[in-house]
Amino acid sequence: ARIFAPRPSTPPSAPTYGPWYLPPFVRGALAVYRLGKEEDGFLLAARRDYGTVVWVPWPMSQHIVLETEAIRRVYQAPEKALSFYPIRREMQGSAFGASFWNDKSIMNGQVFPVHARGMKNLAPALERFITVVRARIADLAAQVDAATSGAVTIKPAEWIADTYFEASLAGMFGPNVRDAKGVSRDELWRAFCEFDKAFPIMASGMVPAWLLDRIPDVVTGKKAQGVLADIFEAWIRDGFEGLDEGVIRDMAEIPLKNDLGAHEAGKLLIADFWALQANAPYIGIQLLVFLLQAPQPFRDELLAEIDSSLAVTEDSPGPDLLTFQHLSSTSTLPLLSSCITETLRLGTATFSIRVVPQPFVLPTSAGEKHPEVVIPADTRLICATRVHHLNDEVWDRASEWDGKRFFDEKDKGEEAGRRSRRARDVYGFGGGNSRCEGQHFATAELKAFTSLFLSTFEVEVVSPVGKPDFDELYEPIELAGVDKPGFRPRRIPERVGMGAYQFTNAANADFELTVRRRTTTTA
Ligand code: HEM
Repeated sequence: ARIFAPRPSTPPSAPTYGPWYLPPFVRGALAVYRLGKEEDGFLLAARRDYGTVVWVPWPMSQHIVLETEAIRRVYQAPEKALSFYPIRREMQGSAFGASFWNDKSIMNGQVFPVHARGMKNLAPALERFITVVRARIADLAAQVDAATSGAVTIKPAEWIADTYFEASLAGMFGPNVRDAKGVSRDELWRAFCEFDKAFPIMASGMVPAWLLDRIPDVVTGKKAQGVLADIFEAWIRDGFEGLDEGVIRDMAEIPLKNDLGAHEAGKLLIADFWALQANAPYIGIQLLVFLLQAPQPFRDELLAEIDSSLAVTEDSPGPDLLTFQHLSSTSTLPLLSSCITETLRLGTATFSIRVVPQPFVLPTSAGEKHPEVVIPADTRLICATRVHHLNDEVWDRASEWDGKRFFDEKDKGEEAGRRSRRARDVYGFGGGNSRCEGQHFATAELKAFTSLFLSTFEVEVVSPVGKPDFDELYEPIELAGVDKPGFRPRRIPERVGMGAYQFTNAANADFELTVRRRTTTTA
């Protein structure tokens, strides 16, 4: 029997997406169509139908990893077992246009290590960020004071996004980056938006070069890429006016030292500029969307935490706690930290991509056909973190926003650190060797802005409930401790796996907050 028994033919491989009777490319195209149409629906159905991992044929040609334990294994794998560097280099060429993207000695040898080192010390950058935020808040406060009703209405997509944009630009690039080319704030913002819109298609690697140049959004995005490169080039030639030190200067120096010229240096900076702006403002807005609909006692507790952290009373000013070191730690402002992590859990969808150099074994979940599955060499895989974030077996009431999910409450008789430790299982910043290098700066930005904004103003959502186009503009959300359904502006469907959700233009145009001076203190 042993001699004639069929040998296990190939190692157990991942199932292929789609009905078996369709040719592979149709199955691949079907997956891409469904993913672009409704990301959550596609991913949850794929997990239900295929389990741990599914192979999606061309045009995607990727394995999608869908189960928590398998995602964890991918994130634990070292660079030589599952590589991210080739993808990071590729994106530098396909999305940001650097001509030296495939030069390993520059990219792996200089760009990556210099960047990683530089991102660890962003204290002066955060100081500049806070200066701009304070000025913008003072400006808004003056408008509030001048209003006869004592309140003004703002659109978060304009005022808050703009504040993050301006403040973080000044933070990382210094205050004068636009001056060398005489570019207005609106021109730079437009170039960012046009580039950002084309980014998912350019970076996906799914569309061949000849076709890319026929896609209108890409054509516009590439023009914007040129505009950005010119702005940064002019600023570099001008001697980095306004920026004495920091990771941005260190990055630009690399192409200069390698005789590649200021234009290539300008292109390299687009990567940092884009990463700086593409997520944090949108998480900042979503955080407020959730916070402002959370139960009142919860909001009072949060304000008390913010007040004591800022030491707002005039007679006890306290030490300055608005520093990078203080704010980037997840253990300071623990309730606000928990809210940020919870917003990352429900407000992001990330695809962490890896190249598989050698066959890679992933454990499957109980009940699947094989105990493990082998991802063959020379393929690619992506971790779909969104499915993990929505997994009810991992999170209690996974679809509910619970601001205290990662907050240790001493008097609740729970094991110390049980909740805050779980923050590590949230992959809003990606994971493993591709984890966001800006996560500490982003955390500090979010804490600084939210603390300063909420300690100055009483803020309320102008309720859109009952408007005729409500269902078109908003999607329902659930919040812990709130009986009625909440809402958030509807997200753009095409930004699949790109990190923070961004909202549709129509929703952005509708969504408003009322801002008035704070009259009471909860401290
Ligand atoms: C809340 C805000 C942010 C979110 C949600 C976020 C999310 C992400 C995600 C999901 C990735 C890819 C991870 C992966 O592939 O596994 C990433 C990469 C990156 N992020 Fe962030 N990010 C944020 C803010 C920032 C900021 C403010 C900066 C810059 C100061 C930044 C710099 C970067 C860089 C440089 C990378 C690329 C790292 C690499 O290629 O290895 N991010 N981010």
